[in-house]
Amino acid sequence: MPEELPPALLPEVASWLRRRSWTAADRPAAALLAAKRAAGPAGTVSVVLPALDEEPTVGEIVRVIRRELMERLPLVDELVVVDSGSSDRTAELAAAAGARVVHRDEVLPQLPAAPGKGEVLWRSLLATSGEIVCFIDADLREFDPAFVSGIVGPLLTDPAIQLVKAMYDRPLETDGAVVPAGGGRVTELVARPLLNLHWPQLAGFVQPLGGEYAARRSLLERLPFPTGYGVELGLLVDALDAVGLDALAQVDVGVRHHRHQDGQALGRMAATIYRTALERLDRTHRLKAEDDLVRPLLTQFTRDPATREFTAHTHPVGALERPPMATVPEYRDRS
Ligand SMILES: O=c1ccn([C@@H]2O[C@H](COP(=O)(O)OP(=O)(O)O[C@H]3O[C@H](CO)[C@@H](O)[C@H](O)[C@H]3O)[C@@H](O)[C@H]2O)c(=O)[nH]1
Ligand SMILES: O=C(O)[C@H](O)COP(=O)(O)O
Repeated sequence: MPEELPPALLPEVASWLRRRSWTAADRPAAALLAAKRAAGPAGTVSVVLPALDEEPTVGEIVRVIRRELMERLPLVDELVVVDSGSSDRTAELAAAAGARVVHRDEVLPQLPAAPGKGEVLWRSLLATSGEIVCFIDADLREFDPAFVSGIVGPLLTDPAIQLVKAMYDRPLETDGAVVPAGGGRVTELVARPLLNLHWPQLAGFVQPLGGEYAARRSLLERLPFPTGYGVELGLLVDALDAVGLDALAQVDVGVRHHRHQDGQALGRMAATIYRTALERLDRTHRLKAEDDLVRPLLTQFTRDPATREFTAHTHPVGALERPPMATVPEYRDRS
């Protein structure tokens, strides 16, 4: 009998991981600047921060991007905070730190805004003009400018790349307690399983739900945007269909610290993401759940402490079922 092989990544995903995963340090600042200048209009960069009540963090993120990526190294042409209906001083502090602040209702005012993050990302396309659009969450702490320069880098240096997601360690930091790789709970419990089973070509993304990604306007403008938290899963799946795996990439930018939502809020996020996936499965006729449409393997990632690289671990996803016990002869025959 042939020896049973351990479950493995799809060969095209293994190849993609080797060719389309980088670290921010792979592209030095001077090379990025030279590539931007050579690219002309195609190298213009808009950074967009969607923000709903992010008073504690938005100002510092804006200040760091302005100082490091607009003044010291002029990679970013436009920095816009799109206010998603904040009731705190988000808009005031973002403007004081040097961002252009746009309220979601000012963009396309004839269309009443839907609540949610995806809505403001969608509207941001109308409020910005860069050919490369870079989304950054406004609740990040200890913000590192490599979150922007790292993911914009491949778009500046390689015309074949269309969308780049950041990858990072995700500690879970609540009430002073830190669980080193405990963050990304919806990612691990909902999004990664859905993507692995139904869109196995996307199994190589370390942070498929991450809010830090950059893409060409020419791609974003032809994709639908789910208005809520389904936007990341929706864009990733639709970008795969639109441009293929090789036009997608990911860049390691270190560690991400952010404000964590509570379990019930994450439950609502998970439900939205699940619906977004169902909608796409239905639309592409993949809901029949025929065996060949579901790949029963799950790839998870850990950071290797020695090499500092993300390592993929692939596990079988079991779904063996036993029949009702009443149909088992030994059960029926027992006295
Ligand atoms: O109605 C909203 C909700 C959120 N945000 C902003 O969107 C960003 C991310 O929101 P957050 O609540 O911090 O999301 P997380 O709980 O961190 O969720 C993760 O997973 C989500 C689902 O994929 C992604 O949208 C997030 O970017 C990603 O960080 C922040 O700047 C928010 O202020 C809005 O602008 N409007
Ligand atoms: O991206 C996710 O999975 C959710 O936003 C939850 O993230 P957290 O567990 O780091 O809070």
